[in-house]
Amino acid sequence: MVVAKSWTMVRHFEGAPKPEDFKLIEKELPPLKDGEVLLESEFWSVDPYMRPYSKQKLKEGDVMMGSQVARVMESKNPAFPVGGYYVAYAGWTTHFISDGKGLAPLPSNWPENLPKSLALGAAGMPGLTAYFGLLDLCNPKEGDVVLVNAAAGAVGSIVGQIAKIKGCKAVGSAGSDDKLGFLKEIGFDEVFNYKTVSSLAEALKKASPDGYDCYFENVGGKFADAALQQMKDFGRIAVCGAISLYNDSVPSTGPYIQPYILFKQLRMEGFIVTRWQDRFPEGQKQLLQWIIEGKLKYHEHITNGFENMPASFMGMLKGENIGKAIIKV
Ligand SMILES: NC(=O)C1=CN([C@@H]2O[C@H](COP(=O)(O)OP(=O)(O)OC[C@H]3O[C@@H](n4cnc5c(N)ncnc54)[C@H](OP(=O)(O)O)[C@@H]3O)[C@@H](O)[C@H]2O)C=CC1
Ligand SMILES: CCCCCCC/C=C/C=O
Repeated sequence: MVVAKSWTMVRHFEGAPKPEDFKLIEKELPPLKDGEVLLESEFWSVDPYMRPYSKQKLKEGDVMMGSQVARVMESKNPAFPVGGYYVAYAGWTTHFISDGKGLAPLPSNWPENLPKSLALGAAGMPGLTAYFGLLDLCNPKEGDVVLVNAAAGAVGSIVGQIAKIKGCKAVGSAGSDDKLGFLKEIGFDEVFNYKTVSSLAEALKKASPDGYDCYFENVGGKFADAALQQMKDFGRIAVCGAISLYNDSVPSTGPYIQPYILFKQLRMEGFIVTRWQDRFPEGQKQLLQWIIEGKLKYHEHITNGFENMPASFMGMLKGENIGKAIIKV
């Protein structure tokens, strides 16, 4: 008999998520039927999308949404042998039963020396977000200047490094001086702390006096207002996220952006990474290859213990993580 522990969302978040919004429950899992497998989660991911998507997709009392790397403990499905590792979207739960649908195996050439948690980070959804969002929507050319915010996070840190691999100049902003140190270590050319600069406009100008060809947008709000004004003509903007706005109960308003888009002839496109689902194997292969070759560095912000999952989620939204926020069993 296996008892699954799960974190539920007690009530929809108002503003920043709070400890009392989460509740730990336990449930005995039934015996397996033919075609089913029992999995045990070893690593979980906390991601910003959980904040806006919880509103759209969850009811109060539901198990929090999310992905994990899980190992098959028991199998009544020959396609999923005991001991196999899979990425699943089973939510914040320690154990679960699956009929195999939606279980994604780690690539067969996964190197022994790489943590399996990378399948939730640099070689998983966030890495693929950086890869396809930057290459397909920003279309960076050698010599271009690429700007990314939340640059020390799971997506941003990969965006800057891919920009460098493609021969661009990478400019990143982040919210602490430790994060700036990390960005320099992984090869960013220019970095600044958006919380301590006296003017975003001046910081952006200093980092690239001639402006920006590509802008990978993770943050939105005031940062975007400043960055749009410094795009070069025919600049490309990939709108990946808007984390500075996710906790707003009333939509914020800012300067109207149409004149910048018009007179600079910018192209701005929002995206959800799943649009490239069919190309995930190609992207994952390339990301893994760059990691193995040492061209793509990764950093994980590991929180130990499933019981600390809400704290890790709230901490990530406040900027406590460098690199990918991961929870380890
Ligand atoms: N479109 C898509 O398919 C996907 C979109 N995303 C989006 O990409 C972005 C980055 O995600 P991910 O890399 O996983 O997360 P991160 O690892 O970057 O963690 C979130 C970071 O956001 C920063 N942040 C939080 N609040 C603010 C704020 N008010 N202003 C500026 N920065 C803030 C913090 O860094 P700091 O210390 O620098 O403030 C924090 O560390 C998010 O907007 C997310 O929604 C992610 C995956 C897929
Ligand atoms: C249930 C998996 C969702 C993965 C796609 C995440 C899209 C993120 C959007 C903004 O953060």
